[in-house]
Amino acid sequence: MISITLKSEDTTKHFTIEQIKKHNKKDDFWAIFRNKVYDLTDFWKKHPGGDIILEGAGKDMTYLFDDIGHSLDAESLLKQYYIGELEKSKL
Ligand code: HEM
Repeated sequence: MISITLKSEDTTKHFTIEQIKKHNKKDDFWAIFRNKVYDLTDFWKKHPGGDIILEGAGKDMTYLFDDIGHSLDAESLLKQYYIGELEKSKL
């Protein structure tokens, strides 16, 4: 059975790296993970690994995250903080 969903508009937000870079503070903390953007302002204090997570503020934290060897549980925690997609560079 094939089901087709028609959407009148795509409401997904897209952010450029320049926009994301500005959210690099404890009380305004965004980060990129695998081309998706997350607002971790309400999460970082609960991070089991401590303040080190702040190193990812305003950046692509994919490498930092993978380097630690986080669990799949850690990755699925991210879903609730999703805010949009990284705008692909036009270069
Ligand atoms: C810059 C990015 C990050 C760094 C450098 C980092 C670092 C670490 C470190 C060093 C630990 C190990 C703590 C220990 O074993 O005592 C840890 C554990 C953990 N972190 Fe992160 N973290 C980052 C981002 C995140 C994010 C975005 C999430 C989820 C939203 C997350 C969730 C967890 C969880 C759940 C653990 C417990 C162990 C596990 O389930 O893998 N971390 N982190």
